[in-house]
Amino acid sequence: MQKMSYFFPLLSFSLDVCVMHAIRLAQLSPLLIPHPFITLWGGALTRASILTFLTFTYSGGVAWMRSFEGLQSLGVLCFHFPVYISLLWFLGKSTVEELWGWHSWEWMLQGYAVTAVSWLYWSQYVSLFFTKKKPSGKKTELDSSSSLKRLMGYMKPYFFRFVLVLILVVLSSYGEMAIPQYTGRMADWIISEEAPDAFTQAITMMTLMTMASAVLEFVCDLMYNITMSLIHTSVQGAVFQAVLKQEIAFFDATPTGELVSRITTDTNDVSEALSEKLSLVMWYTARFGFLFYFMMSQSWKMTLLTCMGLPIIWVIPELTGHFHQTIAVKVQESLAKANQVATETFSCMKTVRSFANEDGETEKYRKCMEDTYSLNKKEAVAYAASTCANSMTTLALKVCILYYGGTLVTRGSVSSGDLVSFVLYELQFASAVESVMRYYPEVKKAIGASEKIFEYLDRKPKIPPSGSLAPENLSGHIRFKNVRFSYSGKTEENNLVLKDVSLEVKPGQITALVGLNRSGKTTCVKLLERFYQPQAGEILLDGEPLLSYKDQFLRQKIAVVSQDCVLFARSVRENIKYGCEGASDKEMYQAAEQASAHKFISELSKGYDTDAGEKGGQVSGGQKQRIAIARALIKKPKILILDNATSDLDTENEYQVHEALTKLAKSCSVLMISNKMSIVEKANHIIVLNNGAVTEEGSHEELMKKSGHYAEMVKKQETGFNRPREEGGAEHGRPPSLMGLHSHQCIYFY
Ligand SMILES: Nc1ncnc2c1ncn2[C@@H]1O[C@H](COP(=O)(O)OP(=O)(O)OP(=O)(O)O)[C@@H](O)[C@H]1O
Repeated sequence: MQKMSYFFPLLSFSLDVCVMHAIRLAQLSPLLIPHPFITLWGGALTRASILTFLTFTYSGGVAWMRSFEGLQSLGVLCFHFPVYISLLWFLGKSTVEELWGWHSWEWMLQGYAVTAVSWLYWSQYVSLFFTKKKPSGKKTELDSSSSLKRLMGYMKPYFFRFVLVLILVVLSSYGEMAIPQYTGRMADWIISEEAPDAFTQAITMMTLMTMASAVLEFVCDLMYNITMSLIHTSVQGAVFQAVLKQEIAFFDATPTGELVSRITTDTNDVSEALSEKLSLVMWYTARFGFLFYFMMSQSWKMTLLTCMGLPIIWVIPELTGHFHQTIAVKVQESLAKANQVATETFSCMKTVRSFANEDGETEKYRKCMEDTYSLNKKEAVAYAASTCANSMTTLALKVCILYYGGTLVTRGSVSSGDLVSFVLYELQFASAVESVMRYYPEVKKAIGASEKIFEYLDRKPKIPPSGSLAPENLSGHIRFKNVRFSYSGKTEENNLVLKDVSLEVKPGQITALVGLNRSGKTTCVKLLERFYQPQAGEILLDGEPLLSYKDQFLRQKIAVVSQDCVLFARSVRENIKYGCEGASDKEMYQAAEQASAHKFISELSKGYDTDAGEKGGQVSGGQKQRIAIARALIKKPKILILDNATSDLDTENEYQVHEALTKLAKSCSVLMISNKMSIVEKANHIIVLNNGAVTEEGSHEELMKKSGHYAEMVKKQETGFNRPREEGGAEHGRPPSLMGLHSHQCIYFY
C-alpha cells in the first residue's frame, strides 16, 4: 500500500501529460479552432476533473492530495493559465502566443514550477496567518481570538491614539519610499541629461520626505510606546486586583511564585510582544504595502518575478541552515561527552592513580576530541555551505531581476531609473516580507499567552456574596452551631477538620480555645474570618448568621493577631495604622501602650518612624507580636482573636498584655488560642478541642476537677513533658501578680 502511494505522483503526472496533449489536439479540431478561450477554460476544467477523480478514486493515492492544501495546489496547477491569460486579455494585451501554447511542454513544466512556489508560499508563510501548526486545535484559535478581543477592550479608551499612530505609520512609511523613488529619478537625469532643475528637485524632495518620515516615526513610536505602557499598567493593576479578590483557598492552592509570575512576567511578556513586535509588524506591513505598490507601478512583471523568487531564496538557506544546526547540536553533544570524561577523571583522580590508568584516560579523552574535530570540520563545511547558499540565492534573484529588468529597459517597457528604483525597492521588500512573517507569529503567540492573564481576571472568587448587616451596636457574641468543615470540601468523617463543633464566645469575657496541635483551633478562627465556609452547621454573630454581615463591617469589627503575624516593610507607624489610616497618633500611642509596645518603639532609632524591615525583620519576634497586637487594638475591635499571639512574649510583657486584654474584654469578646497554660487558666471560659471536636469546657478549676484532656495538658506541662523554653528567666522583674505562680506557667507547650 505504501509502495503504491509513491507510484501515484508518477501516475498523476503521466495522466496530466496525456490530458494536456489531448486538449492540444482537440484545440486543432475545426469545431474548437475559432474558440480558443473555450478550449482554455474547458480544457482546464477537464484537467482538474480528471486529476481530482484520480485523487479520490485511486486506492493508492497520497492522502495529502485529498487535503485542503493538495486540492488547492491542484486548483493552482489547472487554473492559473486560464486566469493569467484571461487577465492579459482583459488588460488588452496580446494573448495569441499564450492561448496556443499553454499546453506545450515548456509551459506545462512552468505551470508545475508556479504550483510548487505557490504551495511554498502557502505552507511556509500564508498559512501562518490562518491555521498553521495548531496542536491544541480549535480551542487555541478560539482562545487567541477571545484574548484579542479582551486586549482590544483595554485599547478602546485609546482608540483615537491608535488611529493617529496608524496614520503616522502610513505617512512615515510612505516617506521612506522617497530614497528609492528619487534615486531612480536621478539615474534617469544622469542618463538623459535633463535640465539641472530635475536633479535638484529630486534631491530636495528626497531629503524633505526622508526627514519628514524620520520625524513622524519618532512621534509615532513615542505615542505608541507610551500608550502601550498605559495599557500594560492598567492590565497589571486589574490582574493584581482580581487576584486579591480571590478566596483564601485559591491562595492555598496556587503557589505564590505562580501568582507573582502571572502579574509581572506574563503581563510583561505580553506587553513587550505587543509594544515591540506588534509595532514592527505594523511598520513592516505598511512598508510592504507601499513597496509592493511602487514595485507594481514600476513593473508588474518584475514584481511577479520577485514574488516567485522570494520563497526560493528563503527556503534554500533554511534547508542548509537546518543541516548546519543539526551538526552544531552534534558538536555540542560531543563536547559534552569530552567534558564528562574530563570531569569524571578529575573527580576520581585517586582511583585513576591507584589503577595507574592515566594513559587510558588520556586516550579516551583524545578519542572524544577526535570525534569533536571531525564534527567541527563538517560543521565548518555546513556553515560555509549555508552562508554560500544564502548569498548565492540572493544573488541569483538579483541577477534574474537585473537581467529581466535589463531586457525590459532594452525593449523600452521601463526606464533605467525605474530599474534602479525597482532594485532598491526589492532590497527592502524582501526584508519587509521576512519581518512580517517572523514577527506576526510572535504577536499571535503573545496574544495567546495573554489568555493566562485573563484566566485570573475572569475567575469568579468562590466566596458567598457580602451580606448587608452593619449594626451600630455589635456586642460580639459568637456561636458555632454544629459546624462541620473540611478544607477539601469532602464531607466524609475522616476528611473533616471540625466535627459538629458547637461553642460560644461571650462578650465581656476572655474565652480560651485549647487543644493539641492540629486539633482545629486555627480553623475555627479562619471560619470566623470567613476565609472558608463550613459544609454544615452555622456560625452566628449576635444571633445573625455571619454571612449576613457586610464584608467590610466584619473586617473592622474582628481583629486577629496570629503567631506568624506579618509586618510590612514600612515604618512601625504605618504598620500599626495599617487598615486604619485615619487613626490619630494619640490612638496609635494608646494602642501601643495597651500592647506593651510603646516603650520599646520609642527606644528604636527613629521611634515610630523606624522601618520594620522585610516581614518585620528589623524587630525581634516578641516586638513584632506586640506591634501586631497594637495594630489589632487600634481598630477598637468588638471581637479580638489572639491565635498563639503571645507565644513570643516574655513574662513581663505577657503580664502587661494580659492586663490590657482584661480591660478590653469588658467592651468586647476576646478569643484566645494558646497552649501557654499560665495565660489560659486566667480565661473566664476554656474550651478544649480534641481532633476537631469539643470535648470539654468550663473554667480552669472546673476542668481540672474533671481530670480530662485539659487536666492532662496542664499535668504534662507541670511535669515538663515538653521542652522548656524559658526556665527561671522571668524571675527578675516579674510583676507581683505573676510572682509565685506554679512552675508550669513558665513552660511552653508545643
Ligand atoms: N489550608 C489548609 N488546607 C488543608 N488543610 C489544612 C489547612 N490548614 C490547616 N489544615 C489542616 O487542618 C487541621 C487543623 O489545623 P489547625 O491549624 O486548625 O489546627 P490547630 O489546632 O490550630 O493546630 P496548631 O496548634 O498546630 O496551630 C490540620 O490537620 C491541618 O493540617
